[in-house]
Amino acid sequence: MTAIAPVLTLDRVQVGYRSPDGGTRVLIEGLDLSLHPGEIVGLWGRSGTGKSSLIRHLAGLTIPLAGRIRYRSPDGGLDGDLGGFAAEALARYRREHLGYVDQSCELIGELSALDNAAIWVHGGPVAGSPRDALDTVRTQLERLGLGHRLGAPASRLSGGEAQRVAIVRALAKHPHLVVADEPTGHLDATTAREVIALLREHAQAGSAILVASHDPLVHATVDRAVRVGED
Ligand SMILES: Nc1ncnc2c1ncn2[C@@H]1O[C@H](COP(=O)(O)OP(=O)(O)OP(=O)(O)O)[C@@H](O)[C@H]1O
Repeated sequence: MTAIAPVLTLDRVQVGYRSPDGGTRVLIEGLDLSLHPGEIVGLWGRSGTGKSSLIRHLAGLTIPLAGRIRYRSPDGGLDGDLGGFAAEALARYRREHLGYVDQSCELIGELSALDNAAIWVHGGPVAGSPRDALDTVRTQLERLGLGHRLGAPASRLSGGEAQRVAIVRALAKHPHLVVADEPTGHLDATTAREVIALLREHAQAGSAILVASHDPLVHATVDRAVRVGED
């Protein structure tokens, strides 16, 4: 039997940042990790240990102080170290391969909740017909309790409403890789369970998913967890 290749491989990744005075601050030392299609991996650690910083490295927004982050799409069409990707490959990684949910859930304030969630359907790579993709986005928003807010401008959404839109947006392109930073942080338990169920469905469809979270509901559902920092 052939083992399934990882989508993402971290090799001695040193998470941290460079300060304006030229110094460096290391948050996570030498992290090794592999993420495979079909699994949900938790990222645990106390507040301030560097989970969001790591997630930003994985999203290609910043590069680690040391080590390698290799992405390989299941079909091999995109393969390489994030730090070595040229602009075109990095843009493709973010646009076509990655579903990213950040803590701030930035939306386009002038657009409706539905148009924000469907932004990739309007302008990006969606398998199948755009109409079916839009129906799926609408159904997922309804499922997460936003049926009455589809037409509301994003600027008028609450934090929890915006978070749900950002989650649907990240999943709408059926990405090979999902990295989510506290995706249930603003949600009540019932809605959080729906979000977790949605993530599980995407994993079952073949996505590899990494979730940084302090939420016990998320902790109870992952396939395995990686802990960073001290207990
Ligand atoms: N570019 C930067 N400049 C200055 N400080 C930074 C920078 N990036 C991260 N930090 C600091 O590094 C620490 C780790 O931040 P990070 O957001 O990664 O932690 P976290 O584990 O995600 O925390 P939480 O669980 O509270 O979200 C924090 O003290 C943060 O202020």
